Amino acid sequence: MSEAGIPGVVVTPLKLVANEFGRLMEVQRRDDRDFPGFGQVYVTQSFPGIVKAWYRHTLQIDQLAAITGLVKLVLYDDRPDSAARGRVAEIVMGELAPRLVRIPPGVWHGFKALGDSSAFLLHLNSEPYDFGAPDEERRRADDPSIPFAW
Ligand SMILES: Cc1cn([C@H]2C[C@H](O)[C@@H](COP(=O)(O)OP(=O)(O)O[C@H]3O[C@H](C)C(=O)[C@H](O)[C@H]3O)O2)c(=O)[nH]c1=O
Repeated sequence: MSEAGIPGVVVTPLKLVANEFGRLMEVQRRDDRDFPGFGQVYVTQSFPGIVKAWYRHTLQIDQLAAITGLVKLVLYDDRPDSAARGRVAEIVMGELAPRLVRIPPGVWHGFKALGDSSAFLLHLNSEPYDFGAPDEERRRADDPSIPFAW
């Protein structure tokens, strides 16, 4: 199980160092315990109030950290073999709550930028994006098969 109550989901608080010059936030090292491997890194921006949902991957492990703003990340586990099948977990993260969230394959996920400003997310994916056959299944944000209302 995990902090989110969904097997394979790991929520890691991130260390923030602030000094008179600015700040530094540690995110990940290859010698971290359970380092899932590296595929690619990219940054996305979510405008305030925008919902990006739902996504699911077959092979890819996602790791997300909101580096500016604040987002609500929602996870839905409908993996047939999961002890938490049917569980929905909500995680608030961002500047005010620095954390890295690891999402295993098979878990639906989506997020919404909270407050009045954009949120910038850092994505650390275990696999590089395959333009010909993206490992990305999508459902609409209001898909009735997922028991969560944004
Ligand atoms: C990953 C990637 C995407 N793209 C293109 C493909 C699309 O035309 C456009 C947006 O991609 P996507 O719809 O995947 O982006 P988001 O809707 O922000 O979703 C992202 O964040 C959620 C949480 C996920 O789980 C997705 O896998 C992840 O890609 O950028 C590229 O050109 N290069 C790339 O490396």
